[in-house]
Amino acid sequence: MAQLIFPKDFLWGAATASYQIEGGAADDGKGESIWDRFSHIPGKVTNGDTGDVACDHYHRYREDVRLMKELGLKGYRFSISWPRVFPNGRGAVNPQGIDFYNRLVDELLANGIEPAVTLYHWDLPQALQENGGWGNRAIVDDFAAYAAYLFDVLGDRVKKWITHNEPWVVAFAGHFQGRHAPGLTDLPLAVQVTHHLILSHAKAVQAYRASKHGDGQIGITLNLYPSVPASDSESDRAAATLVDGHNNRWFLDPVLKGEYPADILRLYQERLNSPVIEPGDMECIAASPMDFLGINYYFQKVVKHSEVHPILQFEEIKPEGSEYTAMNWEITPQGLTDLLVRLDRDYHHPDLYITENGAAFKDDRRDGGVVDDQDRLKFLQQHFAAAHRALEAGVKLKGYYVWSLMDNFEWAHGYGKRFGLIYIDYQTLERTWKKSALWYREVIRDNGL
Ligand SMILES: OC[C@@H]1[C@@H](O)[C@H](O)[C@@H](O)c2[nH]c(CCc3ccccc3)c[n+]21
Repeated sequence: MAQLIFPKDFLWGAATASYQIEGGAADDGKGESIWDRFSHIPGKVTNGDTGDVACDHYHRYREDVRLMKELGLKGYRFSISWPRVFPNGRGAVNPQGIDFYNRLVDELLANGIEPAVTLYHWDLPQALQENGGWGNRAIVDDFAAYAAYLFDVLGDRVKKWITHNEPWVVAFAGHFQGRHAPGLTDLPLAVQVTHHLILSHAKAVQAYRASKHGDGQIGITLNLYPSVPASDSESDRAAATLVDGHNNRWFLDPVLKGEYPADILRLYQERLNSPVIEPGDMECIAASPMDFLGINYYFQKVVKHSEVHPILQFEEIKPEGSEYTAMNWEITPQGLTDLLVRLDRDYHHPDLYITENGAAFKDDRRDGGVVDDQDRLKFLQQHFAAAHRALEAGVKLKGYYVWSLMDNFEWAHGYGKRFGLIYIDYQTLERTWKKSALWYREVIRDNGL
């Protein structure tokens, strides 16, 4: 019998993203995405892996929904490939593309699984990138039009919408660090991209409110981290505050309070002359309240002062004696409790969902026909318990989507990093249960652990 019981109707789910699982990268009229382009550039992705085939979910979605049903999932979070629906990003729709998502949604509903759709999970149409992509303010209207079309076609059945997955990663990994598509390294541009992403989120929220199926819920998903100073020195505490501003408050404040945090805005505008904010932008952002906030939590950050960068004067450290995942991410379940309690303390926030939490491990052990991933089972156990502590502290947490339903294309790391509850053999595309999935099935059945 479960000791930690979750609220009635707590939404237990799992999450994926289009470029990471679908494959069919050029099938049935799909246009090229910036990740199709980026992953094919030699040296960008480990082993030269690409999303050309991935898990072949585009063709195997019925089998995958059957697996979700066997898992007992209440909800499934997935993203739509913008270029599969609009091959050129705008203009003509690809009928076979939207047909795939219609069939997927119908299959989920037929199996009693609630779909939660992410509009943008990093796979921008390459045609829009040729036009400046997220660095060109015109993208705001392109995104709003793309969103409005999907609300119109799928909104009668899809009642949970997420505008963006992790605008921080889109902006800084893609436009400053260069490790994600489109592979740029321009800090002022990255900051301008954050503004265009947040503005496009607001426009999409307004489009949802105006749509004929606008009776569901819409929000955004942010990757958030507690930011802990490496020591109690003034310089390390200042570095932790800077990371909290750069990673968390720069996104939380506009979407929850309608304004950028003053400390970070001043730093960016004085040192980077970015972002350019046009008259009316902040009013538009402030006038677009969400129904929920999605949180992607993986680890907390321990931060020290550093001169390694003239503006972003911080460096993360890896504490000794901690456990780490195959991504070399420290395992810090208490950080999830701390993050949720902090959000509750510092923001008037709508419902909260964990839209991603999970871990990569080697997954090289078998026990009969099942992958013996005790390390992932323990990771989830610890983090579910951490979420329960936040619930006991009064936090309005409504659901939890495990990352990920299945092993998939882990961006610049390719297929070598496995996050799935279900194991994928990339030679045969065979799906194999892991012990963590069998255990998760019982957590969902008992609504607790
Ligand atoms: O890295 C695991 C997952 C990705 O597969 C998801 O697509 C993405 O939403 C996601 N975000 C994070 C946390 C932030 C992060 C992103 C990329 C690389 C490292 C950390 C971890 N993950």
